[in-house]
Amino acid sequence: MSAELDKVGRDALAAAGWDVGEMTARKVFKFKNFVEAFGWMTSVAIVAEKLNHHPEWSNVYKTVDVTLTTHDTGGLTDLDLKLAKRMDALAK
Ligand SMILES: C[C@H](O)[C@H](O)[C@H]1CNC2=NC(N)=NC(=O)C2=N1
Repeated sequence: MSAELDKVGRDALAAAGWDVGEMTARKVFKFKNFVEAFGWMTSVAIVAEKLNHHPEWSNVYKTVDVTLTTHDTGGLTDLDLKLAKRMDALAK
C-alpha cells in the first residue's frame, strides 16, 4: 500500500500546476491537436500499467482532463505524485 502523500509531495504537485485537493489532484492538459493528445494518453497508459496506478481522465479533441487519486486509500499517495511527474514529463 502506498504511503499517504505528505505536504512536500502536495506542494510539489501544486508547483507543477496541479490543483491539489484533500483527496485528488487535477490538471487539464492541452495539446496541439487530437492526435498529439491521444498519443500522449497512449504513452501515459503504458506508464500507468507499469506502475499499476491509473488516472481518471476524459479527452475532448486536444484537451485531456486528468484527476489523480489512489482508490485503495481514498486519497493522494506517493503513486499519484509519481504518475503526475511522469505525465508532466511526457507532456513536454
Ligand atoms: C487491483 C489493482 O491492482 C488495483 O485496483 C490498482 C489498479 N490501479 C489503481 N489506480 C489508482 N489510481 N488507484 C488505485 O488504488 C489503483 N489500484
